[in-house]
Amino acid sequence: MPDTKPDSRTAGVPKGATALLLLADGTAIWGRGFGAEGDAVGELVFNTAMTGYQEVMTDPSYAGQIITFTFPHIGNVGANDDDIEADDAHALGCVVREDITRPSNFRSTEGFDAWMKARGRIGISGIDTRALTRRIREAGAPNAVIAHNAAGQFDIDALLAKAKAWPGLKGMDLAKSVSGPQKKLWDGGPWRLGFGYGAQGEGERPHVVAIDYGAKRNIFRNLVRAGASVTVLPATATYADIMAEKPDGVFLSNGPGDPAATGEYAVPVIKALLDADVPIFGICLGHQLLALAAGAKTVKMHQGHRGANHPVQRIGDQPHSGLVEITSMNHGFAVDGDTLPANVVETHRSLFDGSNCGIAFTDKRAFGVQYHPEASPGPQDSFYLFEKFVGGLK
Ligand SMILES: NC(=O)CC[C@H](N)C(=O)O
Repeated sequence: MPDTKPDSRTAGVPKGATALLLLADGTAIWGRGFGAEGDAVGELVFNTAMTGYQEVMTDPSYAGQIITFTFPHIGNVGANDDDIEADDAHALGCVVREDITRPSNFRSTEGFDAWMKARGRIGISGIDTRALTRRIREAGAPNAVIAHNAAGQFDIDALLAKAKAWPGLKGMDLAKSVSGPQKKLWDGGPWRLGFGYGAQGEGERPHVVAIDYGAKRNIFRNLVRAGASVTVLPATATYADIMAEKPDGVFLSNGPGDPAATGEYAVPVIKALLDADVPIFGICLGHQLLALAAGAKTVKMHQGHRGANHPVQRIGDQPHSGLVEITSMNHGFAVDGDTLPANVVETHRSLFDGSNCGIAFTDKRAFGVQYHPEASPGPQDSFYLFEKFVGGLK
């Protein structure tokens, strides 16, 4: 008797499909694979930035996430060794509308397909990213598996089990896993066309100790541009480790995962720094950790904010209050502004949904913003925050 049982690995796979995006509720979205083959499980989010896909893929804050780019032409300017925010890619994969075309850009040294493959990241193209984004906006960011197999073979049951079993980002500490393992003296300022990355800067400079919870490099470059020298310490650095560096100020970086989980080891250290009246500046995860150290709470957002044109308003009693900054954002958790203690004020608010975007202590030299003033990708309206921090040291 011939075996009439269909091959379970190809059954139900549409002709020509070499990649699958499988949501934890069982929704299967088929497309064409690029980058690495294999599968990965994480939270499916969307990013609305029109440029900077390489910076987005290498932003360590995207660990544990699969990114749907709403901009349809991803990969069209290729890849290079300069436009990266960390040595490796950290997003698990990406979902795009159009197939990857041959790069058209004088700065490109490699195609995006090959770049993704070399970093073990999975891509799926040919997806109706508008419909997918609407779905995420309405139902929230789902857990999902992204899978790529050039032969079109997928064990859908096993992949679905994987998507369902993934616990989700809530309660997950990822900062430790992406943080650099040891102390590093940071070297280099922002990039300029024709010059590349700037020099460290000379002379007596305020010394910023930056805690790396999964930092984007452009933050350190902007601290240098604002006049600081920067020493980077790992996420698990103790109060004693930090003070041994004799900081003039401490910077708390962005990073992946749930701030409440990372706060278990980070918050006691930040509390001690606040008690010692060390000046502090926090960005994104760093902002959330600073708020937790103040006694406030963080919440998981419905679908999060990720893009390069998010309007944020300066509020309260401060210079240029009422002014709107166009900002770069990447966060899925937020500080609950209603839980701030009496000595901490809200300084910035999202004009999209009113969520908290900045805090400042009234009795200490400590402040933080939820968005990314270093941009990369994105607008540079908010560079003044680096000047405010570094200019206030010493
Ligand atoms: N960019 C970040 O630092 C993100 C912070 C945190 N992981 C969040 O999703 O809200």
